[in-house]
Amino acid sequence: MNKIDDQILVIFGASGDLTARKLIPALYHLCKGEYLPKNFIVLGASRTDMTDEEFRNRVITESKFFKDEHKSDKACMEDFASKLFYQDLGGDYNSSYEPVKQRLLELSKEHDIPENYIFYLSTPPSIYINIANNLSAVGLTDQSNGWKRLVVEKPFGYDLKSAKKLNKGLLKCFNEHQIYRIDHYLGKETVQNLLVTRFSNSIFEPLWNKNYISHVEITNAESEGVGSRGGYYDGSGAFRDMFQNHLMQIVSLVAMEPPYAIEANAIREEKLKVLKCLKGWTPSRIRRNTVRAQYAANDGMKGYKEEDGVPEKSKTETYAAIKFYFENWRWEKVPFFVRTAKRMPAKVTEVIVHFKPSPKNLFDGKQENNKLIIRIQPNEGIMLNFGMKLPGQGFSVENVDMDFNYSDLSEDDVPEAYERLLLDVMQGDATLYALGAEVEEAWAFVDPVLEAWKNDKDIELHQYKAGTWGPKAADKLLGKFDWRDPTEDNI
Ligand SMILES: NC(=O)C1=CN([C@@H]2O[C@H](COP(=O)(O)OP(=O)(O)OC[C@H]3O[C@@H](n4cnc5c(N)ncnc54)[C@H](OP(=O)(O)O)[C@@H]3O)[C@@H](O)[C@H]2O)C=CC1
Ligand SMILES: O=C1O[C@H](COP(=O)(O)O)[C@@H](O)[C@H](O)[C@H]1O
Repeated sequence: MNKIDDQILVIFGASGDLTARKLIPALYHLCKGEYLPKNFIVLGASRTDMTDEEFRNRVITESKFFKDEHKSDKACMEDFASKLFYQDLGGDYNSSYEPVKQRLLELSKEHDIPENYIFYLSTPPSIYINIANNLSAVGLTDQSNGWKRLVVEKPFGYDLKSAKKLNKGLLKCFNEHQIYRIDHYLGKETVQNLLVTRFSNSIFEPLWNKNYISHVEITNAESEGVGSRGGYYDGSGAFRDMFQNHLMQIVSLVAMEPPYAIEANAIREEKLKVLKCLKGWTPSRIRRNTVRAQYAANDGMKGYKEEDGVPEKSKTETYAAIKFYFENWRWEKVPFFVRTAKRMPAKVTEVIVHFKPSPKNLFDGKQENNKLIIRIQPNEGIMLNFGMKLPGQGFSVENVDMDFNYSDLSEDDVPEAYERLLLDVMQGDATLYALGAEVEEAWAFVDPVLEAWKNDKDIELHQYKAGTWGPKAADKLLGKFDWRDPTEDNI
C-alpha cells in the first residue's frame, strides 16, 4: 500500500444516517486495521448543535453498529474516538465557512497535519453546489498548502440536465481530478474482480465478444421493500436509484475494452467509451424493451403504496427490467438484459455471461449453453457451467458447475465497499470513482426511458406480488431466453 499523507476528512451532513451507518464504521475498520495515516482527523460538520463529545457519543456510543460488534475492543475504540471532532455550521449550510476554516487550521496545527483536506458531501444533493461555493469563498479549495479533494455521494443528479448543472457547479470550485463521485458498487470486491477475471485470464478475453457470447444477463434483487425510505424512493424509483448508477457501472465493466493500465484515467476512459456505444432509443424500442412494475401486498408484506411516505396513487416503479444493445465491434447484436427490484425472493446481485452453443450438437439431448456466473453478492464468487459426459453407455451430457467462492481466497473478511473507497480517496486514487462525463453519459441513456415511462400511455406500470421474481411481462422481454433463478444454487 502507498504511504498515505496525513490529512483531515471533513464530513458535511455528519449528523445523518450515512455517516453513522456507513462512514464511521468503515473508518473504524480502517483505524483498527492500521490503514489510517499517523495523523488523521475526522471533522464532522452539520447544522445540529453538538460538541465533539456529543458527536462521538452519537456515532459511537449510541451506534447500533458499535453496540453489536465492537464492545470488546476498548483500546481501539478509544484511539478511534480521539480522532473525531465536530464543527457546528450554525443555522444553515449557507453561512460563511470561516469558522470551519479556522477550526481546520487549528486542528492542522495542533495535530501536525498539512492542509490536506477531503470534503465529503453527505447531505441532501440539493445543497452540494452551495457547499462547494462556500468552501471556495473562504479559500478552502486552495491547494497551495496541501491538496483538497471533494467526495460527492449519489444521487449525482436527477436527470441529464441536473447532472450537467451539478458537474458545472462543482467544476467552478474544484478540478475534475479533485472530484470523487462515489458509487459504492465499485467498492465491492467482486465488482473489482470483474476487471481481474476479464483481463488476467487469457481463457476468457478471447471469447468475450459477439462471436461467442449469446447474451448477458444482470440481476440485482433485494428482498427488502423501501422500508423507512419511502419519501426519498418515491421521487426516484428503481431505474434512477439502482440502474443509472450502480448497474450502469457494472455493465460498463463487463462491456468495456481492455484499459492500457489499471489506473484511474485508463479505466474510466474505457468505461466512458463503451457507454458512448450504447444504442439509442426510439419510442417503440422503449415500449418493446423496457418493463416497469410495482410490488403489491403479499404474504404479510405491504404493497409499495402502503409503505410509509409513499403516496396512495404513486406510479413509481420498484422493479425495472431492460433489454439494450451496444453498437460496436465487440457487442454488435448481443442483447444485454438487466433487472433490478425491491421485494424479490432474495437479496442477490449477479452477472451471467451466456455463451453461444457449439456449432453442432453431436450428443444426445438438448445442448445447454455454457454460462459464466459472477456472483457479486452475497457469497461472492464465480461459477462456470459446462457440459460433461454422464458415466456409462452412450453420450449423454449433463451440465455441471465448477465454482469458486471468494471467501476461500483469504481468511480476511471481504472489506465493506466504503472502506475501500475511503482508503482510495485518502490515497488520491480515483480508479473506483466515476468521471463526470460517465455519469452524464449514463443519464443520457436513462433519460428517454424515464421520460417515456412518465408520458407514454401505452407503457403499463405492472404489478408483482411482493416476494416474487417480478411481472410476466419481464419474462417476455427475454424472448427465447429465460431469467436465471439465482436461488437455484448457492455458489
Ligand atoms: N443513507 C444511505 O444509506 C445512503 C445515502 N446516500 C446519500 O448520502 C447523502 C446523505 O444521506 P443520509 O445521511 O441518509 O441523509 P440524511 O437525510 O440523514 O441527511 C444528512 C444530514 O444532512 C442534513 N440535512 C438534511 N436535510 C437537509 C436540508 N434540507 N438542508 C440542509 N441540510 C440538511 C442533516 O444534518 P443537519 O440538520 O445537522 O445539518 C442530516 O443529518 C444523500 O445524498 C444520500 O442520497 C447514498 C447511498 C446510501
Ligand atoms: O444505493 C442504493 O443501494 C442499496 C443497495 O445496496 P447494496 O450494497 O445493499 O446492494 C439500495 O437498497 C438503495 O435503495 C440504493 O439507494
